Amino acid sequence: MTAKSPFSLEFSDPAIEVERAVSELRYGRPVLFGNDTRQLAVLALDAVSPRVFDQFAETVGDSHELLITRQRATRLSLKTNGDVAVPLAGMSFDEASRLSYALEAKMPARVRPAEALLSSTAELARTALLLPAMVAADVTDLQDRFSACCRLHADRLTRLSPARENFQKVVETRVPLKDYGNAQFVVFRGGLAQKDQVAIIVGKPDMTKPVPIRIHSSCITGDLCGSLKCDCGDQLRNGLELLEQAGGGVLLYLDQEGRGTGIGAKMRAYGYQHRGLDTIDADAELGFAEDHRRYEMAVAMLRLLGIAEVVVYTNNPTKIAALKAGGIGVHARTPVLGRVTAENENYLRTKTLRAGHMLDIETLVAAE
Ligand SMILES: Nc1nc2c(ncn2[C@@H]2O[C@H](COP(=O)(O)OP(=O)(O)OP(=O)(O)O)[C@@H](O)[C@H]2O)c(=O)[nH]1
Ligand SMILES: [Zn+2]
Repeated sequence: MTAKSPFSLEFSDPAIEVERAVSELRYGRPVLFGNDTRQLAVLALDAVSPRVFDQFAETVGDSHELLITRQRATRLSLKTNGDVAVPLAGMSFDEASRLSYALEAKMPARVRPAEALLSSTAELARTALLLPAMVAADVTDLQDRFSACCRLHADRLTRLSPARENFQKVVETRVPLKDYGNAQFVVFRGGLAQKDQVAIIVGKPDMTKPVPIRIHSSCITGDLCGSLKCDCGDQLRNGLELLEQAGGGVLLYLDQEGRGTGIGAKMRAYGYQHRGLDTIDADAELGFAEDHRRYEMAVAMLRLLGIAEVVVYTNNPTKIAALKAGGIGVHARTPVLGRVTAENENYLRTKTLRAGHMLDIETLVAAE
């Protein structure tokens, strides 16, 4: 008789199972992903080595397919309302990579609509911060060939809300800032496959009134290095200044590089922007929708800070909607502006025209 592991209960949690599968995919290993009737063996093309790609093809007898999201398929001029699957038999790793993210790739003639099970593997890739280009094969009758691989039931993906909302405060420490005086840095841990998140409290916000807050998504290029391609660095500093001028407030600095796609995808998208695509089309070229950010962590952090009513500093209507959906009272919205530069003007226009950001772009351009 095998002794029951004392950890079995604790570790059979949907979020832990998803995090394990995501970690395997990031290391370029296959995962068995299925429901009660079908099993797919899946690999993330963005992380797999050419050698494992070839080994996988051989193991599944060349029955593998490539998932191409609706956004990518549309960029490749296929008229479709959903994701599609392309047979990979005879296709090399390089050819599959070109098909999944190169500019001006040609969509093969043989394409079929992707079923829900296959489509949902894109969510695994996005959680792993990998391109949603998944290699998959139906191995329902070949499962023993993948017995060494991590398994994940697809229904786990529908049971992740508790984990996404579950955060703990880890530490709170004073940090003296050159321009904004003493700030409190509060670190939070939790969520699904996420790094720690930080709240920066400047001044002394009056917690009995709606608290001035900014939700800021990380932008290594803009925040850290002053990139001229976006307005993030300006918005970070102007945001902190506005919060301080308001008598104190909280900036939530969220680990959401590249609108939730990760720095790798964002830099790939920059390459396409240098070739003339706007920020949304460049992301679509990689298979992404226009914005993959989620805001459960922002709501959880505010709650842990004892904040239920806010004045939010943003131009992004999605952030306001997410706060309201999470039960935070939004009393007012204040814009946060950055400088318009030759390099970021198109980016700001695209945010306004295609992503609904509340920016009066013509006035901003005229003011420069
Ligand atoms: N994918 C992608 N992400 C970008 C690009 N430029 C900036 N980003 C990311 O876009 C996000 C900008 O976030 P925020 O500063 O919170 O700004 P916002 O959504 O415009 O909203 P507000 O500033 O609050 O009005 C960050 O995640 C950046 O890393 C780009 O060209 N492509
Ligand atoms: Zn930026």
